[in-house]
Amino acid sequence: MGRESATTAAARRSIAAALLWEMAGQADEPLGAEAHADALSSTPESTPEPVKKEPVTFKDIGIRRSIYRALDVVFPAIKHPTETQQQFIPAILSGKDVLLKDSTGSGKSFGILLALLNKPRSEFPGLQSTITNPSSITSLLLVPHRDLAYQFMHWVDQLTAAPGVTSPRYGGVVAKAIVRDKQIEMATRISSLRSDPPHVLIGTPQALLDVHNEDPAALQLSNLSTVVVDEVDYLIETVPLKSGGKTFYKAFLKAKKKIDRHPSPTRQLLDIIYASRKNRAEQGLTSTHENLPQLVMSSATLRKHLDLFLFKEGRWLRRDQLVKIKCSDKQRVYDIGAISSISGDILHSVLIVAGNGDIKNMADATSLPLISPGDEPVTPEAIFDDQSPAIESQSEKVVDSPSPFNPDAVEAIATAFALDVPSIALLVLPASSPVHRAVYELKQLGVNAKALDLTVSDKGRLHLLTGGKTAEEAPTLLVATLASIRGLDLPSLTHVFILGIPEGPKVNGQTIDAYLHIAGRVGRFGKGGRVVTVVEAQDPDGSHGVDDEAKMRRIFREIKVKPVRFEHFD
Ligand SMILES: Nc1ncnc2c1ncn2[C@@H]1O[C@H](COP(=O)(O)OP(=O)(O)OP(=O)(O)O)[C@@H](O)[C@H]1O
Repeated sequence: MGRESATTAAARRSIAAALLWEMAGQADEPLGAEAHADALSSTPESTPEPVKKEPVTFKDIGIRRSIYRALDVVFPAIKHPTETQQQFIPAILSGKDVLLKDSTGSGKSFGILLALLNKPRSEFPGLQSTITNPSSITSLLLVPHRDLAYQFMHWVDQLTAAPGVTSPRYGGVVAKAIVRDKQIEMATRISSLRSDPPHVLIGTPQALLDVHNEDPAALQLSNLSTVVVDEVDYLIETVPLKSGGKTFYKAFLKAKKKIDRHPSPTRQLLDIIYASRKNRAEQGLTSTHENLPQLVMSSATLRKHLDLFLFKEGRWLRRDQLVKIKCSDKQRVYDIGAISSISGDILHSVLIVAGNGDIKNMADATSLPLISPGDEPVTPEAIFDDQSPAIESQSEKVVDSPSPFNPDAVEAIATAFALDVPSIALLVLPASSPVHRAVYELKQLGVNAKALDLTVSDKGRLHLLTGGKTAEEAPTLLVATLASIRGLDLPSLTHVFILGIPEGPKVNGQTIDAYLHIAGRVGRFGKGGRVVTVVEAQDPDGSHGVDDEAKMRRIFREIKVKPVRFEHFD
């Protein structure tokens, strides 16, 4: 059989995209029988053998030329939309509300940004208007912490500065980040938003709420065309609904009351933006002609209780305009034609420290050959030379107080780091642990430890976000808590260490989700990675017995992972 003509191939591609779209139940206008017939009539009459499916392109899913050209130039590895991007990008572009769940590193955040940049700067909320208004804020993107805001800004800067590409016509500033920052006066932030409002405003909910409380007009909430809540299960706190006895129900009510009394800044902002919809819903009225922005919510982990809350209480989403996307098959192959990339292999290990200085693997972990899971070692640049002196002096201050960390566990991490990490690793501490104290103690053990802070150094930020490979510095251990690493994409990371059961001491849905988010900092887009959790041994007599090893086994069972031995230890 001869080769397909270019026109037929293009027709086939758009049919594939349209069918995919329709299959997901998301088409504005379903591809009707007539359209199917037309589409089929443009394919060859007789096809003796199945024709290889052409990969879907960014153009097929509605991304503008200037943006996919910029992608080619600055992100040459990003050739085709991932499976999940193929579904949610057209949904966002068509103005639907979207509830998106897919595994860590599947391209949710990046794809959302492409969709927001793709939108015209519209004068009228909710409409795909072509009339641009350079002084309108089109989209509001809520993120859980400032480092994620900077990561988005970094992507925007790269895409809009792509050499040889005409940037899309936004008619003004493309994006701005608003985070809480003592260095920048509120008045300065507000005047910057008023004088040069961005097409996409990225911010942490509390910082945005601060601005709103000071000057409600500055955020142009009534002008927005899209609102995105990234890491939604972190930003909107809900209480698990679990069948249980009376005691559980009482605890549930108490926790719920507490959250309702002090709603998170995200809930407050959404209540302000969608007040009219919520009011109507509470009166049992349907909303027909409202000019409210579409709402997109996304995370790698969305539990049932959040889902219920969003519809029963939140009421910000439009049920009849909602596209739910859920692709959670972790080892899925992204079918991107000639290049198939498999989500990377992560090795999960647990080290158990005993009071006598013993460090051993968890029982029944599988043995693997001694190889580091990273690519070829990346030598980190001297990336933090301009680290702020304030941070160093904070580390000095901490010595006076007693350490909250188990010294054997800190030593186990330092040893594992020294033996296995070629360039950059991340240590995630339990919530509200003093990061600078951990940095100080690790430094005492000879580890080149730094508090993770993408705001400290331009050079460091650039290096971490691009995975640069130059110059020399000893391998670096970045230290953080879960609150500041959700959603971060640090391409040069090969190892993640976790101190203690994440969000412990109990193992519940929150613990499992926390483990998934932490582990998901490695193994992104076909890269390997290693996750090592360090826990304490049970008391020898078992009297004080919280068996963290058993808890880790339960987490692995839930996420269907087989732990492997960390071969440097017994
Ligand atoms: N279509 C694509 N092809 C190849 N790489 C991609 C594609 N889309 C995004 N990436 C890259 O994949 C990495 C992960 O993307 P991103 O941070 O958007 O994932 P995520 O699903 O939001 O992860 P998390 O749940 O951890 O926040 C980034 O380095 C990004 O540049």
